[in-house]
Amino acid sequence: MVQLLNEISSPEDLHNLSEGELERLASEIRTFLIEQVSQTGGHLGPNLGVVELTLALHRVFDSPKDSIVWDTGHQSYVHKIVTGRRDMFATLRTKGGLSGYPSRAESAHDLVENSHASTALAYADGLSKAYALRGEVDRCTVAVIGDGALTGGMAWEALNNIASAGNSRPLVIVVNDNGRSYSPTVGGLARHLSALRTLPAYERFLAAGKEILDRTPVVGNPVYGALHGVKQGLKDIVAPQALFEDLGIKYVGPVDGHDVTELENSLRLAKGFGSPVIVHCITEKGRGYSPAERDEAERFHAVGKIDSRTGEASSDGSQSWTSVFSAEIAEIGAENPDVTAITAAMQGPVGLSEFGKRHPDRFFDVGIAEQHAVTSAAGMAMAGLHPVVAVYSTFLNRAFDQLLMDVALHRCGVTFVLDRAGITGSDGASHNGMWDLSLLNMVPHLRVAVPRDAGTLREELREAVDVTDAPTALRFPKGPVEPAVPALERRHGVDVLYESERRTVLIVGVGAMAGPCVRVAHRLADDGVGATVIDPRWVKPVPEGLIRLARGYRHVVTVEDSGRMGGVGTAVTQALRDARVSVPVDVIGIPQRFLDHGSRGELLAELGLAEDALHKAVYSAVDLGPGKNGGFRRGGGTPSNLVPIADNA
Ligand SMILES: Cc1ncc(C[n+]2csc(CCOP(=O)(O)OP(=O)(O)O)c2C)c(N)n1
Ligand SMILES: CC(=O)[C@@H](O)[C@H](O)COP(=O)(O)O
Ligand SMILES: [Mg+2]
Repeated sequence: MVQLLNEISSPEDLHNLSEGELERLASEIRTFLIEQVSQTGGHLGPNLGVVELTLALHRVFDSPKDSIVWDTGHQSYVHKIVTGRRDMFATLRTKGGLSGYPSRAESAHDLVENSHASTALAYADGLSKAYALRGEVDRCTVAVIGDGALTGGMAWEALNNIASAGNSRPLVIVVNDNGRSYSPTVGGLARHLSALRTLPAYERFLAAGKEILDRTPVVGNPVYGALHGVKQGLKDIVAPQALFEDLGIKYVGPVDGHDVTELENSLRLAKGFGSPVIVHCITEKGRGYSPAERDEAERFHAVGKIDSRTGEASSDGSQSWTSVFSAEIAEIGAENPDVTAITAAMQGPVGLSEFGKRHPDRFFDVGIAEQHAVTSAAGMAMAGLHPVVAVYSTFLNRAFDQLLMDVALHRCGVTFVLDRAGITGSDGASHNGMWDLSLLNMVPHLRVAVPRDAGTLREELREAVDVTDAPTALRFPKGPVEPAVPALERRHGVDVLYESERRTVLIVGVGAMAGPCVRVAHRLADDGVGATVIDPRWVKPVPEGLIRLARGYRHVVTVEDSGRMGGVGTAVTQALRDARVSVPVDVIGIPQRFLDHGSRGELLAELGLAEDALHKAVYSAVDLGPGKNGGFRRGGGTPSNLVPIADNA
């Protein structure tokens, strides 16, 4: 039988399909997703859950005239398939290939590239207000937001405004409720939504609603009135429409999120209102793929390469930074009853599963609510506890003011553990944890450590948890932990990792960059350039030991997997200047720009942070002009083809 999927290259191709053909197409899309994403890795579970919903959306609304905003954007693969990008999926999340999130460069159907959750309703509020102000009353705005993203504060700020800003604008909020973020969604709202899903009355309501809708193909107010009547019965039990309707936003649902006909009827009804309305869809994350359906932990929310038949992940057995943190914080929790652990809906990914299992009463999942997480931690610290807030580096951006004014201003003993710091790569620009050190350097009283390997991660985490009169932070990258980098000695509080007799250049290797810097120093030694490599361990405040050491060198080069502007290099430059140590400093780090997706290794190489490039960069940075202090002339050429001059440094 001809694959319907091969006939779909734009939403228009969906319009003439029958109900049976739509069901067949949905099945083909699921097969396609499983085959493709098992090869590339990606958000398999979320996308398996929105197949019918996406088909219905593109049959009811006229994208891109109508705007469809995907909250977080990780569930937009089906949207990409039906908007002409099916044939690009072999390149999903690879450098130069298909992005794993909406991409304005890829399609006019894509609006929001930011992968940070809970933003869609605010975008939709702005879009719909603009269309109304410009008299474009036939342009509908649709926001698709998950139950997890709906736990984010921004979503409620937007709902508050959507409800109050006048209703003459077509705005459809589709709640994609699969009951999960990674793990089951938490909080009062989640209880509301899940209670409705499991109520016997809900089943009767669904049956009644479906029967009414089926008999009345053209939906409109009379049908809504009937639906509303049925729902009133639910209102007294517990139902989110009370929550939303009391806000002044109409509510349609709950709708079976895997029944295209029912979805279309509900969406057409909602579109017909011409004012803000919520369509509450009940979906299943991982639907149609038994390994995902059986995955009680995360329903295959984000997978690497897997065996498409079994769902088994291929693993090289390497230890990750996250797993080192996970084991150590669980131990610390056993030793220190004041230590609590907080996650924003990412218990597994940030390494708090073990802690949560061993210390359930001191583990808190606050939902996708980083701002709340941070200020709640401040409250815990004020009451004598020591909270550890574990979050991806990029998501702390969202809670900067809470860090600055709720934690640091009060010198609260809160420890922040920032995973996925630096270049993460495959998840695109908004997932790189490249702004953290620039932001953290601005925060008074905050102390920051950047471990270089498993041993220093354990050590610095314990040092951080021992600080009770100021906030502390640690940050480390995604993926396998760097091989152990032993210190020759700890001198004035910093670790000397490599030392040449000739004191030409002091290389400050920050965190995961320390190991590569040692390898570069060996290559520099082979070329006759004297280098010493240190790991400052704590980079904020800039350690006195670093300043003392720098006095003895002709040049300082700082190397960090974080922003050049405002990162460690900037702080070291400033600290040396303040200490009147007049030595030139070159800062090697990530330029302040939004990076296209690619692997961490590819992007580090592209940015000059891989070993070969570092070797060249130190050369071109270190001024070894002829007659001054030996070595190689500045810049130009590669080390091997420069004419060496006796290095008398
Ligand atoms: C501000 C922020 N915090 C955390 C994340 C990590 N994250 C990505 S998807 C996700 C779960 C989203 O759940 P939901 O909105 O219900 O979508 P679903 O995956 O269930 O379709 C989380 C926590 C994020 N993208 N943004
Ligand atoms: C969409 C989102 O924010 C997360 O699902 C993220 O993609 C996971 O990243 P990791 O794969 O690095 O855990
Ligand atoms: Mg969800």
